[in-house]
Amino acid sequence: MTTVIDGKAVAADLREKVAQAVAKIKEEHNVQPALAVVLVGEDPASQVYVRNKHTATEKSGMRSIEHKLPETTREEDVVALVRNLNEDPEVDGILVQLPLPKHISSDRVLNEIHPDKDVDGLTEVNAGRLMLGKDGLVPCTPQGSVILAKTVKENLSGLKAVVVGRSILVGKPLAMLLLAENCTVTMAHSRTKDLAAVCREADILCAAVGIPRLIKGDWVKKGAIVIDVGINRIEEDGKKRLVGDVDYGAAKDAAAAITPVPGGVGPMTIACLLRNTVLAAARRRGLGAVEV
Ligand SMILES: NC(=O)C1=CN([C@@H]2O[C@H](COP(=O)(O)OP(=O)(O)OC[C@H]3O[C@@H](n4cnc5c(N)ncnc54)[C@H](OP(=O)(O)O)[C@@H]3O)[C@@H](O)[C@H]2O)C=CC1
Ligand SMILES: Nc1nc(=O)c2c([nH]1)NC[C@@H]1CN(c3ccc(C(=O)N[C@@H](CCC(=O)O)C(=O)O)cc3)C=[N+]21
Repeated sequence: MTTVIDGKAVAADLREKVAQAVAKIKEEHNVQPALAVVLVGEDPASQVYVRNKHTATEKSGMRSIEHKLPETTREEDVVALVRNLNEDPEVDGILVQLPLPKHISSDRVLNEIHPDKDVDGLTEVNAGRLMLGKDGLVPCTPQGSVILAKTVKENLSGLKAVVVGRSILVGKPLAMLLLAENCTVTMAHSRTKDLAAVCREADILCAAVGIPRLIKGDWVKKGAIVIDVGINRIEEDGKKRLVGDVDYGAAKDAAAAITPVPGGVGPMTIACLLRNTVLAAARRRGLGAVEV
């Protein structure tokens, strides 16, 4: 029987742990951690994510601060906002929702975020720390993906992991985290030759591409753990649907365990964001170690 990994349930557990840590910080230090989210433009999907993050942040007992700026905002003004948030002692975490409008350099804006408040883990400092195996803030989606894989098999050491996709947001940091778990990691991307054959080698197959059902059922090795990061909105039989990068119906038969879309990695991204925010608050404010 294939295990369908319940990302919603694992995320709910993690959010509960975060809420407990937040309550403890409030009681012992009279501090309420705060997350600031910056959204530029009106992309409908981004608006949904930002709303979900806002609700989840408040439910965990933290303060959520939203900055919604019009599509036409100048790069300088986004940078100025980030600098203000860096200086604000009440703000523990800063997330700039991607993608930014084309006229704004996300590289420039992201690197303005103070590394200690970079709850997305996307600044050069935190990416470097991850590469070097040092403590830092780790990108949320990759963190959530590894947590889900470990619900199936606690020790991933020695397993062959294939990560399809090499973005800064997901693929690259996910590969680094799996390496830190002592997996033998292959990074596949758009130039990879014979992707099917590469995938068939994987004990852990992670897809972070953005192409609906790119990964076919017969690319999945029998008994593999499949982590589907993809979130694709498609229209099928006249209905709007959310599907992953994996052909779920076919892959499910071969896999030992698989994450569904929705209800897999997506909810973990938000739970890990909350986790990073409480960790950032504790570190930055010198509140001692928190268990989450
Ligand atoms: N569940 C969640 O919480 C999250 C989900 N996502 C979803 O994950 C997916 C990936 O996101 P993101 O990493 O930001 O996407 P990007 O577009 O930044 O990166 C896509 C990657 O896929 C690779 N790729 C493109 N086409 C192919 C192909 N035919 N074969 C193999 N590799 C290919 C690209 O290769 P190359 O580098 O060569 O161009 C690139 O590395 C999207 O569906 C996104 O919506 C994203 C963030 C969070
Ligand atoms: N700076 C930045 N950091 C991000 O982490 C980031 C970003 N920008 N831009 C966009 C992507 C995408 N992303 C998701 C978050 C939650 C769900 C999620 O909760 N998904 C639900 C379903 C949601 C729905 O129904 O649309 C699920 O999969 O079950 C999905 C995707 C974070 N991203």
